[in-house]
Amino acid sequence: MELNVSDLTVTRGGIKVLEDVSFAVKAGEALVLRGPNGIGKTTLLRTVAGLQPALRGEVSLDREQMAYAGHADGIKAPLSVTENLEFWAAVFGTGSIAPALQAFDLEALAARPAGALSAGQKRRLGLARMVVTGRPVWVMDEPTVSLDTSAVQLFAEAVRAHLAGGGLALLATHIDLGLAEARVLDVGPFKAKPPALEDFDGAFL
Ligand SMILES: Nc1ncnc2c1ncn2[C@@H]1O[C@H](COP(=O)(O)OP(=O)(O)OP(=O)(O)O)[C@@H](O)[C@H]1O
Repeated sequence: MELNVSDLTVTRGGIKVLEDVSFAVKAGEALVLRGPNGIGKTTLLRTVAGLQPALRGEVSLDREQMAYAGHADGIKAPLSVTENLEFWAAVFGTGSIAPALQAFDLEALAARPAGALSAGQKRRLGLARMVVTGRPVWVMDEPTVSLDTSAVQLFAEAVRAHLAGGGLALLATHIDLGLAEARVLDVGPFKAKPPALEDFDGAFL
């Protein structure tokens, strides 16, 4: 399995933000997208995951193989931690939630309503959802927001286990995950050029 992104041009609010982005991620690999605030990492990830259309270009894999974790945790506040994960296990047709609970150290919180978790605990639950999906391609936008140092390590271990199981991961993050094996792609050079002015003088009128 390989995720191939070819000449992808992505837009936000109808304006091109990144142009002709190409990269490949093989099974067992993680690619970290880097770039300053507002450059278009979220837009690129959403487009790769099929949540918005591309202006141009190709994404090789079927979106059914992908699981996306965005800025929102995607959890249901009145349901317990266990019930949240069981819900997602039912949606994705997967089995036991025990590995996900264990991976993100959620066992002691299993019966707690998700609405009564701290921000970092909610984020751990949101990330545990990725394990439950059973999908091979993880697309993740700033996954470590709100996580403390030990939770970042848990996350890095979960990604490593995912890669070891033949999965792959595409992530945007500003922090060092301690994943030495991850490749880094600076998306800065793909920043879309402003459209050329057809009537230069007119621009001053
Ligand atoms: N709803 C919107 N409508 C129009 N433009 C938007 C909208 N949301 C964001 N943008 C703009 O789109 C561009 C790309 O934003 P995007 O969120 O993809 O960047 P990012 O690299 O993920 O940033 P960050 O590191 O801050 O998360 C930015 O310049 C942003 O101002």
